Amino acid sequence: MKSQTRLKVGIIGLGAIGGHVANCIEKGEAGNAELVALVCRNKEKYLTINKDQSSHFKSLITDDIEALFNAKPDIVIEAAGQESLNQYGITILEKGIDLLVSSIGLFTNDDILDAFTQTAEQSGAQMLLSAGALPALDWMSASSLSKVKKVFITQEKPVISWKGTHAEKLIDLDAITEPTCFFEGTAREAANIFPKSSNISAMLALATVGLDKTKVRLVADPISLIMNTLIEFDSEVGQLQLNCQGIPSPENPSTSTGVPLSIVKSIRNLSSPIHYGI
Ligand SMILES: NC(=O)C1=CN([C@@H]2O[C@H](COP(=O)(O)OP(=O)(O)OC[C@H]3O[C@@H](n4cnc5c(N)ncnc54)[C@H](O)[C@@H]3O)[C@@H](O)[C@H]2O)C=CC1
Ligand SMILES: O=C([O-])CC(=O)C(=O)O
Repeated sequence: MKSQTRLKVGIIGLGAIGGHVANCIEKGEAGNAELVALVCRNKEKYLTINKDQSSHFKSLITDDIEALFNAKPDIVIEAAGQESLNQYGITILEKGIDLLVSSIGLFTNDDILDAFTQTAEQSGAQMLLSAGALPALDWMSASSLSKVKKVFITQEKPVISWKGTHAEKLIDLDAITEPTCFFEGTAREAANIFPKSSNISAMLALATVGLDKTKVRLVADPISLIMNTLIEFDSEVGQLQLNCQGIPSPENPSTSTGVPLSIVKSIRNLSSPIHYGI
């Protein structure tokens, strides 16, 4: 893609991530990019509920995926969850449109990842897997070109962030009085069981030692309102221990506020003559 060309962007899913990204593009904060279509589940319902937010997007909002294709985007941002990524992803790539993915957890299924990759290879489109809420991915993925001994990620989120997830079946979220670990396993298992919450562990795994060697702990914290991501990474070229304290999104407490900004940064890079930290 030519960086000097104005990037035409479509978005699927207008929740905490997609809605914020759309607003940033609209305000000119995402570089040389313009919105061409915004896909939600039910247009009328969306326009009624989000009257203020959506008034300036009215002409762009649709619940018909064909309208998105007719708008001829250069890139589609998936911000709607694993199910819709599975539903639309291959078609987007077949049409030669680049696909920026939020719901990385879908790719814990090797067959699905292979099918997407082969389609992209055949059409020449690119699959761009968002770092999202995952810090320091550039250094860790580069260091994974050397020998890696350990990749361990702990996601500690406030109790409210785990409501409505499988965590409720494993512990009594309302009864815990201290940070409580309710899951320990591989990145593949975590992303399968907690599809809306383990995208960063799937991303870390895919970019480093793989889904079965990356270890994950999930913790519910009854007191803190912070999204704590702790990473331990040990490789031949160096070690990293970090603790990133993110703020939950006001629109969706299981998503960090930094996720849409990560996508905005990507759009800036893709539409700019200079990439920072590629
Ligand atoms: N990579 C990362 O760091 C992160 C990735 N995610 C992924 O991003 C996804 C979106 O996250 P949020 O914006 O926080 O969720 P959200 O629940 O706030 O918004 C999702 C929106 O997508 C819409 N949607 C669902 N299916 C659709 C379809 N078929 N067509 C059009 N719209 C559809 C929903 O109605 C909702 O408005 C999550 O499901 C998760 O898989 C979430 C958090 C972090
Ligand atoms: O937003 C976050 O903090 C991370 C998250 O939900 C995910 O990995 O899916």
